[in-house]
Amino acid sequence: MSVVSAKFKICRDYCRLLGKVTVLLWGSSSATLICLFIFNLVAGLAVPVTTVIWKYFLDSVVVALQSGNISTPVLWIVIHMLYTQFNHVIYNICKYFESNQADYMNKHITELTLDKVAEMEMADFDDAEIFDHIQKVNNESSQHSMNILRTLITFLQNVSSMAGAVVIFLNFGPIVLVVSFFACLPSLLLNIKMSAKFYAIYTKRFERLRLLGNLKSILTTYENIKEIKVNRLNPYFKKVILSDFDNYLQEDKKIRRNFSIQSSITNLLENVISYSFQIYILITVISRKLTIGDLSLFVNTLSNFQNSLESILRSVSSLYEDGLYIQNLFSLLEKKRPESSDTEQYPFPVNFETIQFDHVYFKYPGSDEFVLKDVNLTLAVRKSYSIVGLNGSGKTTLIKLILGLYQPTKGEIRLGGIPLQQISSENYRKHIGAIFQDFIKYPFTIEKNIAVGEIDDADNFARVQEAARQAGADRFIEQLPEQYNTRLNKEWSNATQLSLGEWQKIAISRAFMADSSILILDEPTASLDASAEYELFTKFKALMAGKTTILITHRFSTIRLVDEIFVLKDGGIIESGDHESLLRYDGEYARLYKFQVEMYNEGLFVHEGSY
Ligand SMILES: Nc1ncnc2c1ncn2[C@@H]1O[C@H](COP(=O)(O)OP(=O)(O)OP(=O)(O)O)[C@@H](O)[C@H]1O
Repeated sequence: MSVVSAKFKICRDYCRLLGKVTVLLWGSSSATLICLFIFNLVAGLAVPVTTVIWKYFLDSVVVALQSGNISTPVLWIVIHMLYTQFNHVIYNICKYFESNQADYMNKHITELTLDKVAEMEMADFDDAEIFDHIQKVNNESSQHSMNILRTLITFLQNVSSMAGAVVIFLNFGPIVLVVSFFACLPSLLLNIKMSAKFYAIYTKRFERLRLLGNLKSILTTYENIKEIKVNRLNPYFKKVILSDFDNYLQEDKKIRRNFSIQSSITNLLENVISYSFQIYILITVISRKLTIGDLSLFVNTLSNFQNSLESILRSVSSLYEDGLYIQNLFSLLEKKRPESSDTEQYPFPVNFETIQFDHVYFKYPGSDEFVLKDVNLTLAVRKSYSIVGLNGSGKTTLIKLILGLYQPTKGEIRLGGIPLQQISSENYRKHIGAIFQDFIKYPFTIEKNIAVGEIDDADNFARVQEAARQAGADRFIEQLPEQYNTRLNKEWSNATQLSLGEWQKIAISRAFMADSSILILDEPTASLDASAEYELFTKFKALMAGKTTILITHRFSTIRLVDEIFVLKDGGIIESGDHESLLRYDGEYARLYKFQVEMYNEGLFVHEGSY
């Protein structure tokens, strides 16, 4: 690409970006934006108008010096005062609209980003770059869009101010202004070059900085502190976190030093041109026998013109810089969803009889290995199932496929005969509930932490209480001073920290809260003690009644509850049947079971039958 076409492309991208920013501002609040535009144009006229008032004041003073009559100079002072007052009012109005527009914009960006993240599929999050992208948007968008707003405001005021200067100079000789304009260009190009350089560095360092940020937050997360202290990890983390700082500092210092030197040279050029013009104005005023007011008017206007011009050019370069950062926001917002197939979308088949896996293969995006291989299974409605297998055998992956979080790479999953991808995902998820091993501990009250199980009925407190009772969580909740109103998670003020087992009961309450026809329980009792597990053991029967349930657990005591067990090994189903028949079959299941019973008998496991 030639240099000219490269520059043309930069200009075109820049104009497109400005267009997008304008759409963003307009979408935030069009009425506020219009007011902001009008009042800032008026505010920008303050400088040239004041310069003109000052000229007439000076000329009237010269006349008054001869006549002794000060009424005209006093009148100009009064006019100046009134105009200053008018400008104060305009300034306050501008500030009022500016702050409002900033708030509207912040809300608008947050809304757009949250919508976009909600729209993204689980597979999108398998790409590490997406985390950088979202983090960049979170870190930068509000601040840089606010900068863009302020820069645009300054830009508007200066354009208005410059227009005033051009009008004043029309009689004198606009060539002065044209030359001043070109004298400022080297500075502009230098600033743009610097912005691009720092943005490139920012991008290069971003993943590392994100990692360091993550390490810092590990150090300050309540649940991690015990492990960090016991393993004496603070000095190690400090060393890792600070290791890159020195390198970054040296690199930045070098760039800033070069920039300072180059800036001084361009400033010198501007200064020489500016003072040459002042001498030129002085000579012209004397030769044309103009007034002292005219001299003040032209010298001040030239200076104002240059200031406005510099400010406009600075605006252009900072718009460029902020634009580079904010383009992350636009590229996130413009991320297209894969074309949805034209096939008809069905509602959830409420009267379905089976869930069928038909020769299902699956590998994760970006991975070459199949995690599930030729899985064939049929789950019948209102029956309970367990998936058993060693770590990494593919149990959770299989669950993710049933939940519709990923599509099979090959083969098909059908619900009541309809391929899963043809069932509206919004509708599907209303009928399917899941409790994960790593469930979310929301920093809300206990009531809301349970209510998230059925967000469409979140205000139904009686339902929350009933769900807690069914999960056996009611007893410890009612002993807390604020009961269901207790705020959870010690990282927040006035909050209570629950034990892992208590948290797990909250998570199980969510399953009772939801009234889904398919229920998935991924390690639901991992953190419960033996008596709590036994208690839940009986409750699971009630929880599973009337639902198609899939249970993943390493505890045979719970596995025995289900109607049918599938044994998964290296991504394939190798055995299926109920507990007794699988023991009789004497295969992988029986091996795992006997191994764990032996360990239990030797006192190596606290829980009977957990592999
Ligand atoms: N997002 C992912 N991207 C790539 N590979 C993944 C991803 N998630 C899981 N895997 C891989 O898929 C395989 C199966 O993982 P999965 O979590 O399904 O096993 P699991 O049987 O549930 O294990 P566990 O009992 O330890 O929970 C593992 O080898 C794992 O490394």
